[in-house]
Amino acid sequence: MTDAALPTLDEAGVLREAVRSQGPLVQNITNYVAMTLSANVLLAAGASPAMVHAEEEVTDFVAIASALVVNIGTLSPSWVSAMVMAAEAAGKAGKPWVLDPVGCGATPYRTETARRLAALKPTIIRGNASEIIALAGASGAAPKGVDSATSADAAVGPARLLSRETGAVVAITGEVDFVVDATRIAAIEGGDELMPVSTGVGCALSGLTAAYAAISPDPFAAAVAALAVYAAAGSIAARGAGGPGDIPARLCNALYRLDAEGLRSNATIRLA
Ligand SMILES: Nc1ncnc2c1ncn2[C@@H]1O[C@H](COP(=O)(O)OP(=O)(O)OP(=O)(O)O)[C@@H](O)[C@H]1O
Ligand SMILES: Cc1ncsc1CCO
Ligand SMILES: [Mg+2]
Repeated sequence: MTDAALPTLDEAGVLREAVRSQGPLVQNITNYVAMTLSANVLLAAGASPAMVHAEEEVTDFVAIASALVVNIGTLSPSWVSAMVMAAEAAGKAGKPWVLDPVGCGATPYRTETARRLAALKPTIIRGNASEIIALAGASGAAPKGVDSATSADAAVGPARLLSRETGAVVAITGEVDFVVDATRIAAIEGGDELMPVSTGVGCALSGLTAAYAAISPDPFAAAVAALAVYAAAGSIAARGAGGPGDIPARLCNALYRLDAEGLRSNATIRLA
């Protein structure tokens, strides 16, 4: 396979502009920790976020949203019920939705909930390496709570199995990110080691990925573009940061200001 099978950084830049010009409405069922950063990341990228998780309204909201993200970070029974309702509604309406299986593998409740949601055929699954390995049912390092205990390349084989089983594009993040479907594996480089030291940065990326899926009919291209844009913005954000506490604000600033040149010089997309 050649690099031609992969979207380029310039194509990612076209999708970034499309998110800005179309401003998709993204419904977020996400955790208490990451809500504000997720909303700010979506706004900085040009999308409109709404945090909507009551069982009484999730289905109605799916009808007006362009995409949905389901993140199990702070799950409890009424939330899980709302997640299932929203995922089913998105499936029926043919709207793209992203599953973030936070902490899958850490407890049976998380693993069972993530598997139940994965069976509802998300368009894209985005998680760290330990979460993807556990969701695929492969053996490997269980997460340390919600943090990964292994590197992303260890999850590429399990991600491929998961993609075949669910039909989803699977994105694994870490020092190097990977996006996997039935036939392709893209590696995305960029970002910074300060990013995993700031909570919710991955969760917010799952929301951003839903915005890209809203404006692109190709979920593989959408996931690669979202991760590449985030890798570039993360790398720019870390430059001059005093430490992890500066990352959320600087990441939003970098996403807001990112142009084609900034994208080209701060991220790479290659075949893996
Ligand atoms: N060592 C690293 N170097 C560069 N970028 C990194 C590194 N670790 C993570 N990232 C980037 O940080 C972002 C979040 O990825 P990460 O794997 O930490 O998500 P996560 O574990 O789901 O985070 P959270 O659950 O706290 O939201 C991704 O864009 C990823 O590329
Ligand atoms: C720290 C934390 N705990 C549950 S969700 C969350 C946000 C990062 O995944
Ligand atoms: Mg996470």
